[in-house]
Amino acid sequence: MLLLKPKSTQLCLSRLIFWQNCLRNLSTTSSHCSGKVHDEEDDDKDQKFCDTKENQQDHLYLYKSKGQHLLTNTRILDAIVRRSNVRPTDTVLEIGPGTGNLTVKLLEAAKRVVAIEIDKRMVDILHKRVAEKGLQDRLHVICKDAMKAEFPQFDLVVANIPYGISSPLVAKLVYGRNPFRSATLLLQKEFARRLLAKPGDSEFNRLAVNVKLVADVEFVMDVSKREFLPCPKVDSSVVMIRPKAQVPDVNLDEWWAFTRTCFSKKNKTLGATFKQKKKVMELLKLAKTAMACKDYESDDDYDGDNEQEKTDEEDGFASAASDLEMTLFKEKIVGILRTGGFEDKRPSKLSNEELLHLLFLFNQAGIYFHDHVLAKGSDNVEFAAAYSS
Ligand SMILES: C[S@@+](CC[C@H](N)C(=O)[O-])C[C@H]1O[C@@H](n2cnc3c(N)ncnc32)[C@H](O)[C@@H]1O
Repeated sequence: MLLLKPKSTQLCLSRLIFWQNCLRNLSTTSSHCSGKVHDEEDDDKDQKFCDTKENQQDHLYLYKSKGQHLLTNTRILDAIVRRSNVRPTDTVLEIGPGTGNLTVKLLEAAKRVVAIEIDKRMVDILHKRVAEKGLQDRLHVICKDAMKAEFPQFDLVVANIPYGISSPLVAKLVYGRNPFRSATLLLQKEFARRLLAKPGDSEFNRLAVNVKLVADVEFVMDVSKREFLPCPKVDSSVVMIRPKAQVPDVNLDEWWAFTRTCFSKKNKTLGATFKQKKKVMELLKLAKTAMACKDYESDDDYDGDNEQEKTDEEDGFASAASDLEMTLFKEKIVGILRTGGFEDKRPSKLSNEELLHLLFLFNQAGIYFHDHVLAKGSDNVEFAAAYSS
């Protein structure tokens, strides 16, 4: 395990540099870094150890489960800030500031930094370190899980994020309510490659498709795992995500549910995916629900109290769908795929324009992917759902 002494932040920082140099030296003689960090399964045991007064004062443990790999190379930190194009009038949102290596540099460039950090120990170190530099008036720290925190207004995001929350965090940013200029994120290299992938690339998946709908992603630079303390198992890359000025006019719940279906087996043809009995049954049920919803909406006597009665009725109706009904509905689906030239295509090779066109063809024919009854009840989107596979 890695022990850092945060008695003074200066000492803490010099230790960080010392440790990194040690690790660098070690890594020249062996191909692996030797800095250790707590494994998730060790957390209980380690937490107890941490809880003793002496250890709380003397040591800072870095938890693998919280993605606590600190970026210590000043050249790289400077490059990240420079490439983020921070303006002196900007409010920057930083997720996971840790001990503040990036935060201090952001504070020097921006008007204000709002940092969201889950670990109270890190927050304490961060406050001390920023106060020592006299920059505390421009820093606001929210000690909370970034996935549960409400994001304030911000112009930019610049962050070395915990890799465990990469997917939901990117979704929360690009599908969130806050408009922003760009998000410069340090991500696990494989994850970054997926975000950057294009149709036909082996890494191209639903995540890339969903992000591309609303944002452009640009590669900034690779960062070796040796630049972190402690050294993680994987290399990293910095990418810049820029929300698009013009987003296609599509129902997002419908789009996410559609891409979930298409990419459920990303290397299968769409014909094979959509012909599965379970899928046909599910879509038939949704089509009936959508149809019934429209009928109810156009009915002057519509009464919300009938909602439960209606769904129960439809559930029974869909589950009792006859073989003939299923066959006809399957033919309808296949007909749409054929007409659009999609039956033999694989989703991982289609552009967003092609996918949007296919969704349009389905919807036009009364085939929907998202439950219209559920959609009525839910106030907002489930961000993480946009990325769950
Ligand atoms: C990869 S470290 C980056 C630290 C610092 N920015 C740096 O570059 O040295 C990730 C940081 O995110 C924090 N963190 C982990 N999970 C979090 C979450 N769900 N919400 C907010 N912060 C989180 C960790 O405690 C850690 O300080």
